[in-house]
Amino acid sequence: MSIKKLYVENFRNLNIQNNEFEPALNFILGDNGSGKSSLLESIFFLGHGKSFRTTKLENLVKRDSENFTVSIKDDRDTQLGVSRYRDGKCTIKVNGTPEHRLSELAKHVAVQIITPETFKLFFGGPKERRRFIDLGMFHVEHQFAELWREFRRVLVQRNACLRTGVRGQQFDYWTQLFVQQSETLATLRKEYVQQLNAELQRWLDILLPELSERIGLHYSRGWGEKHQLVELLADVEDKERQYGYSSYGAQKFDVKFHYQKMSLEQVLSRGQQKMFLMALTVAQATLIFNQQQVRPIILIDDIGAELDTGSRQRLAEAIEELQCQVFITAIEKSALEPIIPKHNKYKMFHVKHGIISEV
Ligand SMILES: Nc1ncnc2c1ncn2[C@@H]1O[C@H](COP(=O)(O)OP(=O)(O)OP(=O)(O)O)[C@@H](O)[C@H]1O
Repeated sequence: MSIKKLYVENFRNLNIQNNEFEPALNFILGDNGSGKSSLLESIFFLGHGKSFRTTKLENLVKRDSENFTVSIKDDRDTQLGVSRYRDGKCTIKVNGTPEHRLSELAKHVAVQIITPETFKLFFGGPKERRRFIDLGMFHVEHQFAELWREFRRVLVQRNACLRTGVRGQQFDYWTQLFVQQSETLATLRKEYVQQLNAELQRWLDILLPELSERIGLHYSRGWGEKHQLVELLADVEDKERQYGYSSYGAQKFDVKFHYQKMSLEQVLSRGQQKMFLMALTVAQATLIFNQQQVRPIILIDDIGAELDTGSRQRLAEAIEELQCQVFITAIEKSALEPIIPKHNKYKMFHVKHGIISEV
């Protein structure tokens, strides 16, 4: 799907009604504080049920308002909407039918974002890398959502046993399930990461050609390759009982990128890191698109930051090949010049005081 119409009410400073977006490429221009990032944030919220900038819901609701609403109509006329209230109440609708889980919305939209801060998060710790990979898994591997939900349930039970000193049959039961499910998830993730890596090389050739051949990936499944998880858990049981949680297993997986055996963030400049993340994001978007379930949406906040003209031209080349809807924000139109397509369609919008209008 691609967003045809977006309706936003009382989300930060935004009030948006009835704009028709382009299925491929949309540019959003505006001064500092006009509402560009908030516009991307509202779309992100619809896809993830949370913000990429804050964990505090009250920050998203417009000052002096009780709730915000974000809804979209896509190119197949599917309507998705969510309203969140200051007291935590949430209403979700898919084609007018109430739903209980925010994850229902995620079945219809696959939203990925790149901001000037993304690489700090991505290279900062495993959390963001895990979140990224599992978003792809969710859309590409159909059993994943169910397997992951079940695994989380088992993990919670096993951790509770570790914390409260439960031993014997009950603990062994949860550990056995935990091991089985960790192994299943690890195999699925490994296959997915291999696919992603192959696709990544293709996009690196376009976006970061001078480095592409030397960039590699290392997947760790959450426990050592040479170990059997069941034996490892038996060895560390006393320690895990002290910690009160499971220290190995599929929840601890990671994906690291390297350049000739050195970690990427130590070798690449900030602009190159951003281009690398663009390549990774579009690689994942391509895998999601190939499933023919949802058309991915890519949000790029503040394109001007850190990218030189050559990088922006290469990005334009990648966008022309992509089967995605893309939203790009910038403060100055000049930052967009190298990206504006010569042949393909696009739309340009201007945001001022939270109101958006087509240029
Ligand atoms: N809960 C809220 N209620 C009302 N206004 C808010 C709320 N939260 C943020 N704002 C305001 O919304 C405006 C839009 O912020 P946003 O971060 O979207 O701007 P931006 O156009 O991306 O700016 P920049 O180019 O500086 O990144 C800001 O002026 C901010 O003060």
